[in-house]
Amino acid sequence: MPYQFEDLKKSCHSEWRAYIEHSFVAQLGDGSLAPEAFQHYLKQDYLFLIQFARAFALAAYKSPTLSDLRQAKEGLQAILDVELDLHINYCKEWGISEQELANLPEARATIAYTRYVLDAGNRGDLLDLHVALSPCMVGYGEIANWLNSRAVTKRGDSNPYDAWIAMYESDEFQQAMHAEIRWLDDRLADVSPARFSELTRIFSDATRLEIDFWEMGLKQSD
Ligand SMILES: Cc1ncc(C[n+]2csc(CCO)c2C)c(N)n1
Repeated sequence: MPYQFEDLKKSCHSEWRAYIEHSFVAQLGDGSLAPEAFQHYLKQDYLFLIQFARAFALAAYKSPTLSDLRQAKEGLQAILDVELDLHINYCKEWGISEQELANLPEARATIAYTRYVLDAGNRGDLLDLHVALSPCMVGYGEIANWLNSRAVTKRGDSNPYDAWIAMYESDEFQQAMHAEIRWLDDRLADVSPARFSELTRIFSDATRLEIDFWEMGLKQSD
């Protein structure tokens, strides 16, 4: 049986569920999350996005084919030209100025996660890097779908976090998520059991670091 992305999730099922169904996420869904926790998360996510732009630049460097190179360039461009601006505007709506974003210290959880991804890509190949990126690329789409499947999730004006959910349930985001899963499924089909086992380590590490990122938001830790 060829390996698939789904097998990476199965290899660390409880960590994956702990990430997708984290109390930060559940509280965001029912609207009970403390605004200070969300603001802390938004600020750190700005720093996270900058490091993720570097990870896409690394993906370009690690690309063996022109098509991979173009895909990495699209990812880098999307973050630099679209997502960072959206994030800056969204932060403004939450009372966080661009000036404040520019002067933020990185929380330890942000450093740990982003530098882990960059290191996994640096020491490995493009597949290692994509596997390290996949909890981010796939997880947030799954989170939006999980929230929408729950009766306690509030949508619309009664939930101050509605726009966040809307972003990750959008067709555009869901399509990008499926494109990433397809890319991984194609590559994973050819790997040996020993190689798959190496990749499960990277996937479960990145998933645990996503859990720590939610914890950092909830506890507003630095
Ligand atoms: C901690 C954290 N994890 C994942 C995402 C989601 N995300 C960040 S960059 C990117 C892909 C680039 O388009 C996606 C899906 C986030 N914002 N923050």
